[in-house]
Amino acid sequence: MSASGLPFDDFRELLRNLPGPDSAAVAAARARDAQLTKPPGSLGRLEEIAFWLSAWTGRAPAVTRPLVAIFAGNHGVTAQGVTPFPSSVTAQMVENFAAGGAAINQICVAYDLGLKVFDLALEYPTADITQEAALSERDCAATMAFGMEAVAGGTDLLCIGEMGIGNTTIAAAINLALYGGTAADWVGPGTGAEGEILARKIQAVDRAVALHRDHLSDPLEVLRRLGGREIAAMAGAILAARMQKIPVIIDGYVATSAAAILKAVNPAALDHCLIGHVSAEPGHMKAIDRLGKTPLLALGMRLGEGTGAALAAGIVKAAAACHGGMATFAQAGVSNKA
Ligand SMILES: Cc1cc2ncn([C@H]3O[C@H](COP(=O)(O)O)[C@@H](O)[C@H]3O)c2cc1C
Ligand SMILES: O=C(O)c1cccnc1
Repeated sequence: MSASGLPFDDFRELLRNLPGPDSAAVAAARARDAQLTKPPGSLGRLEEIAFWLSAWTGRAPAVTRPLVAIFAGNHGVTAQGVTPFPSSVTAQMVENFAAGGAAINQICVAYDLGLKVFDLALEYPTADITQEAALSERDCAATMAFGMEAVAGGTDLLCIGEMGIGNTTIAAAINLALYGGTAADWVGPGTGAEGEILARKIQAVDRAVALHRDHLSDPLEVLRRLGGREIAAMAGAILAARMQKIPVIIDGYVATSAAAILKAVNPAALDHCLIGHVSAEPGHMKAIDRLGKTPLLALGMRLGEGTGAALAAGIVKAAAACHGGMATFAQAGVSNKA
């Protein structure tokens, strides 16, 4: 913690001084791309992805240790009846991840991705955001720091995912606080809320943002008042990846809300991130637009767990493989004259 005082100060400082892209590495990748046995530009966005890898790793495009990190947390706002599933499902799904039985496990096997699951004090849900702040500043900062540590084990492509019953309500509240509009603009079904549950969800988001409205001009206050442990940890992990030259793929509606906090502090904070997938959650495309991003995939999924990011990691791996593995015109004896 900084000598000067409040726990958030270190994060404010980090976010003010983010490293930029490596332009020499990008120039080298562009030069190689121009030599590869294909018409210029014919790999479309795959070429841009290869350059993006170079920009944020400072090296030739390569993905050798991709990792999906799932952060799990529980939410006091579930007391408002905002989700069809009980909070106990969060811990049960963490067990399921460990046993290899979840959707994300199968995608990781299919695409050869590492998987780590971090559960964040599941037995201590955050406070109900319709009644008080989700977290204290100290707790929120400690959880961000935990998220930063989580990626220290080494990876060269980090996929950010989450598990936390109630957290689509949290994501909607964060988006309403950051971007305005009405609660109905940002609330969607999540795991399947409809009818009375959906109505309570909209009401809960409205009440939470109204309760905290005098404190929401500071994005880190949005995070601690309206967020959750897995949201804070995802924000920390995305930030740590930037410092450690690790490109990031962000998952669905919930992971995007954690990323949005960082972007609200520093507009360049997500330059090392791709959005893997646009969720079927209705607010997700609007939220992605606010970040100025274009998602790689649109598969109609609305799951979380890092599934959309993990599927996009397959594309990023392929982009790096093309860049690194293709022959040049000279090597293959292919004529590059029209
Ligand atoms: C069995 C099951 C597996 C999941 N895997 C991800 N989620 C997803 O759904 C939850 C958010 O939706 P809501 O806000 O409606 O509760 C999060 O845990 C998210 O990761 C799941 C949800 C369930 C029920
Ligand atoms: O898009 C997501 O992140 C999402 C959607 C529904 C449920 N959980 C997560």
